Amino acid sequence: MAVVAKIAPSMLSSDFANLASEAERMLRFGADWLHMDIMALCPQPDNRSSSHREAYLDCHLMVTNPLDYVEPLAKAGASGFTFHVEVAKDYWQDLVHQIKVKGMRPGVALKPGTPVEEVEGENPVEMVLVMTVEPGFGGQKFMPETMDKVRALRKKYPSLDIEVDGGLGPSTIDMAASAGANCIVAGSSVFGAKEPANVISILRKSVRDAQQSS
Ligand SMILES: O=C(CO)[C@@H](O)[C@H](O)COP(=O)(O)O
Ligand SMILES: [Fe+2]
Repeated sequence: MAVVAKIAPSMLSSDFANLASEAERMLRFGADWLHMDIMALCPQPDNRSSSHREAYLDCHLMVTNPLDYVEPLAKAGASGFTFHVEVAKDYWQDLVHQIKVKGMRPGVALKPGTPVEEVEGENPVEMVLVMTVEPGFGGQKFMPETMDKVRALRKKYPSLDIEVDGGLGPSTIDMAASAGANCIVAGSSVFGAKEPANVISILRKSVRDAQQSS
C-alpha cells in the first residue's frame, strides 16, 4: 500500500503573535500536520488551545542537544519528534528508542550534505526527513540535488514516511513527489499565498498523482 500524503505547513512562517489562530487556520485549510521548527523555544503543555489539541504536531528539532527535549516535548503533546542525525551520531539509535518510549513517532533528519547511510540501523525510525535546504530559516531555495537521497530511500523502504522540508511549493513539488516524498513541509509557499488552501491541495494532488503513476 502506498504511503499517505501528509501536508505540513511550517509554523515558522506563521504570525507568531497569533500562533493558535494560525494553527487553526491551517487545519481548516486542509493541513494534515503542523510542522513545528524547534530551535530554542519549547512549547509548554498549557500553550495548546483546546481546538487544536488533536492536531498532529510534527516537531523538527534543530538543536544540538535533542535528548534534552524528549521529556518536555512529550509533555507538551508532540506527535512526531525528528532530530538531526548529525548532532547525535553516537547515540541516535538510543534516542530513537527513548522517543518511542515516550509515545512519539521518531524521525531522523539529514542535512543536504549528509548521506542516507547515516540513518541505517537496527532500531528503525518511522520517518526520514530529507532537508531540501540547509536548516535554519524559511524562504530558501529548494535544492534539487537532494532528490537522489529521496529516490534511494523510497527504493529501499517502500512504506517509510519520507518528508522533505525547504523551498517546497507548487513549482517544486513535482520533483519531490516523483522522487517518492510523501510528507511535504511548506512554509512560505503556504503562508505567503492568497489562498493557502489551494496550495495545500496542489501539494497533496502532486503526491497522489506521482504515487499513482509509479
Ligand atoms: O526547517 C525549516 C528551515 O530550516 C523549515 O521547516 C522552514 O520553515 C521551511 O520553510 P520554507 O522553505 O517552506 O519557506
Ligand atoms: Fe523544518
